[in-house]
Amino acid sequence: MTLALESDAPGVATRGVWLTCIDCGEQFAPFEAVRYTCDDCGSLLEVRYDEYPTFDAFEGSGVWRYSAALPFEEGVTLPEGSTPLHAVPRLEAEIGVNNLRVKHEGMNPTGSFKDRGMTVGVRVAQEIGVDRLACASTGNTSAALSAYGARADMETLVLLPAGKVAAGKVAQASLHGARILEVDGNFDRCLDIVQDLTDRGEAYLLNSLNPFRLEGQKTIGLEMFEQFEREEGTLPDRIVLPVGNAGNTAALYKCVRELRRSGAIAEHEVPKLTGVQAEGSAPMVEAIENGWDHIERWDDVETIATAIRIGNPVNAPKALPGIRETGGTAVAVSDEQITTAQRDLAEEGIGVEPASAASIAGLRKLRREGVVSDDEDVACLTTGHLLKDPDAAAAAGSDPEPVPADTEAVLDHLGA
Ligand SMILES: Cc1ncc(COP(=O)(O)O)c(C=O)c1O
Repeated sequence: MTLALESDAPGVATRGVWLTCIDCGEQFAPFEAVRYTCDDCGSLLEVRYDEYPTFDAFEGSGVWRYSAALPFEEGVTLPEGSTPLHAVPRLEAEIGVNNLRVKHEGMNPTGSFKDRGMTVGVRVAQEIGVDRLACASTGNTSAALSAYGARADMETLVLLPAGKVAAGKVAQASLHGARILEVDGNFDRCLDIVQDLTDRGEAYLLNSLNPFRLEGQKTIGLEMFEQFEREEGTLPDRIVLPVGNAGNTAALYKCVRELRRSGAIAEHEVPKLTGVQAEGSAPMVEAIENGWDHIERWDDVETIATAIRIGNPVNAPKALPGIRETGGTAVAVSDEQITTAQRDLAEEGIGVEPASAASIAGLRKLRREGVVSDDEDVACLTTGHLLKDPDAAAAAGSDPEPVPADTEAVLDHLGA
C-alpha cells in the first residue's frame, strides 16, 4: 500500500511524499510522527515521491529552485545553494583529465554543504512540530543547524567531540546560540548519544541519518548537472567527493536514480560516484576494497581532516550501492596528500578546509594509478570553506613576516 500524503497545508507539495525503508520497503507517512529508521526492521528510510521531475520543472535559484524534487515548495532559507563550479586549468593539466571542475560547497551561507540539508530538515521539523533540534557533529553540521535553528527561532543542541572540532565551526555554533556539549569521545560516540536522546523524545535529530537532510543535499547534484551541461555541454563522467558519514554519497546516488527514473538523464550519463577518505579514517574504502555489503566500524580514527574523522558512516547502506552501481570506487589518501591538495586549490584561488581537499587528493591518486583515465570529465566536490579551520590553513600556508613600520625597511626586507 502507498501511503501518499496529499496535504494542502501551505508550502507543502501536493504530490505524494512518503518515507520508505530501503530494506523491507515498508512505507510511512512523512510528517505524522518523528521517525528516522524503519519501525519494522530498523533500516534506513528514504524519501520517495509519486513522481520525479525532469530539468524543465525547475525554476528560481538555489536549493529551492529544485522544489519540484523536494517535499516542500519553500523552507527556512538564508538562502543556500547556487554555489560556483570553478574551472581549475592548472590542476586539470597537472592531474591530466579532459575536464576538471570544482563544485565549491564552501560558498554556502554557513560555509558548507550542510546548509542544503538544513533548509529542508528544519522545514520538516516545523511541519512535525518539534521543540528542540539536535545533532552530533564534526563541526559543520553544528554550524549549519545552529544558524538554521536560530533563523527558525528554535532551540538547538549540538554534541561535539571535545578538542576535535575546528575553531571556525565552534565559533559559529556558539554565536548562533546553540547549546554546545563537548563530549569526551569521538564523533561516532556523539551520534550514539544524540540517537539515544532523540529516541527518548528529547530532541529532533538533524544528522544525515534524517532522510530529509539528504533531500536538500541531492540538489548539489541537480545544480552541478545543470552547470556542467551549460558550461561544458555535457555531464561529468565522474563525481569525486570526500566521505565522512556518507550522506552526500547517498544523496548524489539518490539524485541520479531519480533523474534516471524521470528520464532526465540516460544510463550512459550516470556519473561514477567516487568517495575519498583519509587513511586514518577509512571504513568505506575498506568495505569497497573487500567487496563487503556493510562497513565495519573503526573505533580509533585520526586525520587532519577533522570533518571526515568518522569511523561508522551511518549512510553506508545507501552509499555503498551508490558507489558500486555507478561504477565508481573509493580511495584513501594521507594527511600529507590532503594538505598538498589544499595548497594546490588555494593556488587556483579556491579556499577549502582539509576534508574538502581530499576530493582533489583522491582524484590525483586514482589518476596516477590509472583508475581514472585521461579522457574523463570530472567534478570534484569541495565541501567546506577555508575559514572553517583557520589553524589548518595557517599551518599549510606561508608564515607572516614581521617588519618595522617603515617603507624603506619594508623595501629592504623585500630585497628591492
Ligand atoms: C567539510 C566536510 N566534508 C565532508 C563531510 C562528510 O560528508 P558526508 O557525511 O556526507 O560523507 C563533512 C561532514 O561532516 C564535512 O563537514
